[in-house]
Amino acid sequence: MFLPYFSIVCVIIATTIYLYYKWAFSYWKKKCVPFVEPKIPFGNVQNVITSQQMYVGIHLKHGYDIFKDQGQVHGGSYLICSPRYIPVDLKIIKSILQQDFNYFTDRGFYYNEKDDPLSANLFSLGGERWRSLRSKLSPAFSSAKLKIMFDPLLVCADRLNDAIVNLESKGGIIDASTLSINYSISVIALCAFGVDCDCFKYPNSEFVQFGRRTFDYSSWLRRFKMTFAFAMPNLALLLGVKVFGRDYTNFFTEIVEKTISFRETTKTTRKDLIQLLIDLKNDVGGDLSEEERTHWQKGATLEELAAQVFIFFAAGFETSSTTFSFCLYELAQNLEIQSRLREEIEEVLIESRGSITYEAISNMKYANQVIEETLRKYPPVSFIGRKCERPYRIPGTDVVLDQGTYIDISILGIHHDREYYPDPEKFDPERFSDEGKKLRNLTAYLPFGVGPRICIGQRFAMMQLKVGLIAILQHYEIFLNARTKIPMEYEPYSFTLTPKENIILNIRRKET
Ligand code: HEM
Repeated sequence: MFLPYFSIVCVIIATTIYLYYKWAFSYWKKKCVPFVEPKIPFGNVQNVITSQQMYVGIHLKHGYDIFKDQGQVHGGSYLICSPRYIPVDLKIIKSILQQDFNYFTDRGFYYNEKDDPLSANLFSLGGERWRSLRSKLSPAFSSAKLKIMFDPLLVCADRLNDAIVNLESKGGIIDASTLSINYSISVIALCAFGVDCDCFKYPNSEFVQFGRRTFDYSSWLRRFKMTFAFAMPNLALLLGVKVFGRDYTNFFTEIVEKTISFRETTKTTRKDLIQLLIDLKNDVGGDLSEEERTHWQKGATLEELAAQVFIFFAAGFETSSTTFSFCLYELAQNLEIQSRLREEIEEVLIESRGSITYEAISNMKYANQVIEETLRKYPPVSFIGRKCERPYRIPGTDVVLDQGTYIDISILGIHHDREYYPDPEKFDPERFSDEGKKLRNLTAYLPFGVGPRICIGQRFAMMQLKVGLIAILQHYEIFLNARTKIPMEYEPYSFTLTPKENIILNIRRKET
């Protein structure tokens, strides 16, 4: 007697789910936007969520390539059953990121301030809270502040150099990925948190361990939670989904708490990011509106401060470290480019009487080109998202995006688009010479994004990368090792574009 009822209930549930999917999957068809046929239950992200192991940035590039090859200006896809808009035409991308930014101030990132306080940071917040925070944090990267952060940067560059000297004495094989991570974590820890974690000496320090966990999605559960939170943020918020574990949150919150308390009790000040937040809290250096003053002095919780310091760490270390290792990888394969870069380094060092100075690195034009080409070929943030805040008509079309629509812009797709970069797999810094740049639409280059939400740490990252290159190339030559993987394979379970295996290279002291 029970069994037939049970079967009927199952059939009703299955039919309801099926009909819901059918209805959800008709979204782009109704809007007359071309789309890739989705499948139940994952929509178009089957290859990201299941064992097919595709990095999400490459998945989005495939979407971009399909619509581009069809000659479309845009297309639609489904993250489970949530519709995502994929713009292809650069005019549309520019409108979304710059001209009509007021429709798209949110990145559409999931955050849950109550249960997961670190997630409520500058990167994830939207609307007025983001606007106010951005204007308060931007001074941390002014030229004057960058100059001040230059000295701690040199301390880390010296340690990088010592590590290389040590590895040369042991046979000259280097793990470029690990060196880059140690360098980047040391830099960000010192310049953002004021913590000297010397990761070269202590490679298993907590900073390194927690840092590595930030974008590690190898756990199926974490991957599922993240995808769920992105596809159904309101439901995820209701269920209190957390993307960072409790121990992780405690680690970063405690560091910020201890640093603030130490500086306040000892009346010490430092020129780093944490100091900027302490000053905001104490209303030092002022221009705060009455509302902001009340918020920072009374309302700003420790978790809120920790979230902002944390995002500088999270957004800064992995992006810079993968760029650095990809750059070394390309220099080892392109020896002519490497020697031209070394010549520039030598010239700059002669002009500045042997020392690396802020002014000297600002004049390194070829180093800029090499880094820019690295970021073109391997953009660590290989896609950027936006959320449409009110109905928006896509310029040049009759399509109106509904409020709440999520947008995925494939930076990797654009950077490997033959229309803008002929022979895209070739590493060619000449693409970024003055003449090369003139040939291209500016929106075809987006490693740091563009518009009001452009990466806040862009200049800091470029400075750190140049100093790191000088530290290695002024005394050493880099070569391929028998274990260097060519072509590059990418880690599927990561948020940023990351090599699947560590990059192993050889170094040799340069001949004088
Ligand atoms: C090579 C290194 C880096 C790359 C490629 C990179 C790339 C990006 C990209 C693509 C965005 C999103 C832009 C958009 O949505 O339009 C972003 C945002 C951001 N980045 Fe970076 N980044 C790098 C280094 C850094 C560093 C060193 C820091 C901090 C010290 C940092 C902090 C941030 C923050 C806080 C945001 C959010 C800004 C906002 O929403 O207002 N990044 N970055």
